[in-house]
Amino acid sequence: MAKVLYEQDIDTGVLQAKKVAVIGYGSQGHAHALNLRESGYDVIIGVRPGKSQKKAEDDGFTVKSVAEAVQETNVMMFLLPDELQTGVYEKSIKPHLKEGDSLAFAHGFNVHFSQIVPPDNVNVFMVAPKGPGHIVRRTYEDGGGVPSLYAVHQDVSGDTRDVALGYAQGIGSARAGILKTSFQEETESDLFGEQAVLCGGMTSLVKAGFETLTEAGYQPEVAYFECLHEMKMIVDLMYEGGLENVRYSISDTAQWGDFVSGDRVINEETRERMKDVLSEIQSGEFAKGWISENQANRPMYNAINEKEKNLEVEKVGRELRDLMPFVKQPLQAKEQTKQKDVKAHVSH
Ligand SMILES: NC(=O)C1=CN([C@@H]2O[C@H](COP(=O)(O)OP(=O)(O)OC[C@H]3O[C@@H](n4cnc5c(N)ncnc54)[C@H](OP(=O)(O)O)[C@@H]3O)[C@@H](O)[C@H]2O)C=CC1
Ligand SMILES: CC[C@](O)(C(C)=O)C(=O)O
Ligand SMILES: [Mg+2]
Ligand SMILES: [Mg+2]
Repeated sequence: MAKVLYEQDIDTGVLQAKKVAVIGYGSQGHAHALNLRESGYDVIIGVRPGKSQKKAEDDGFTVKSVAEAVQETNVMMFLLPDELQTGVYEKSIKPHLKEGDSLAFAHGFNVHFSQIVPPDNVNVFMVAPKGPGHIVRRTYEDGGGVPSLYAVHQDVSGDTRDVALGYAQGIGSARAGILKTSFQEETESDLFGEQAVLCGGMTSLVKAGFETLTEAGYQPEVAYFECLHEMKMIVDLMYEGGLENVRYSISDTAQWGDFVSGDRVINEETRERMKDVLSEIQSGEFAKGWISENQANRPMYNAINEKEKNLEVEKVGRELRDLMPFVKQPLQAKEQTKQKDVKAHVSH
């Protein structure tokens, strides 16, 4: 088994002696910054003027421009959307990097696909949490953590592994497990996981199941509860105790159905398509397509995004969730409520 690192394996003093800039205050940015600060590290935020700047200030951070944050710190974690990182790096980071600084990433895309080539005189590492930013924060607040992968790409100072491990500890990952990887392995496995299983695979499975039932005349509400709402409960069981735990809790009828039907739906052909997806990631074809989609201002991304919002599974889901107040509010709605609360507070 690979060596998984926990609290006792980490010398937190190395990062504690340095100053960290979290660049970006979005999904991962806010979680890293808040968790690091509560773990005892010295953190400032680098962002452009606007929404994130306000949010980071409200959370009590010293907030600077990206360029100033790079000038004032030794460790910079780059948490902007992957497709925007190159432009911001060239304009606001590269000119201000000092010899021996550490430039860090939470995903290897831009380094692995050579969109960002840091100078030889800086350290380059990655701490990639295996979970969404809001869950990195929520889990930490609940006393747990999300596992992370770490990798060292350049080590000019000799202490980059310790800096990376301190960082991973600071965001809470030493509570869950920290595993060594390379930029290549993280980039390819992360892109594959999100496309084939966690995001693309799962949303397509839900849509296909929902539409199979509704096209056969079943009520959309029944199809929603069956194929989307209950998915969380089954995934929670899997998270807590693997496939075995799901099978412990479900009926024997369901388990027999799982055995005789699961592999007919996700079959050899599906596995061949998964291999195609992986090959396109490995060859750089996916990265090339994503970069040119952004250069063209995202025509396909925007069109598909609009179409997906209007799917019947989404419409019926919105109505049903409104009737289940105990189901947590979507994160976006929560943030809007928070902004309204802040405004109301300010106007009084
Ligand atoms: N999302 C996730 O859970 C995960 C992400 N990662 C990786 O983490 C990194 C960050 O991703 P994520 O957290 O999703 O990013 P977000 O999309 O949440 O980042 C938004 C942040 O970037 C800022 N920003 C956007 N555009 C610009 C710009 N042109 N100039 C300056 N700042 C800008 C936003 O500021 P403003 O408010 O002003 O727009 C905001 O602070 C990526 O490398 C990603 O692959 C890794 C694991 C999981
Ligand atoms: C699964 C999507 C992810 O890789 C993540 C949350 O880990 C991402 O890029 O957002
Ligand atoms: Mg991921
Ligand atoms: Mg990802």
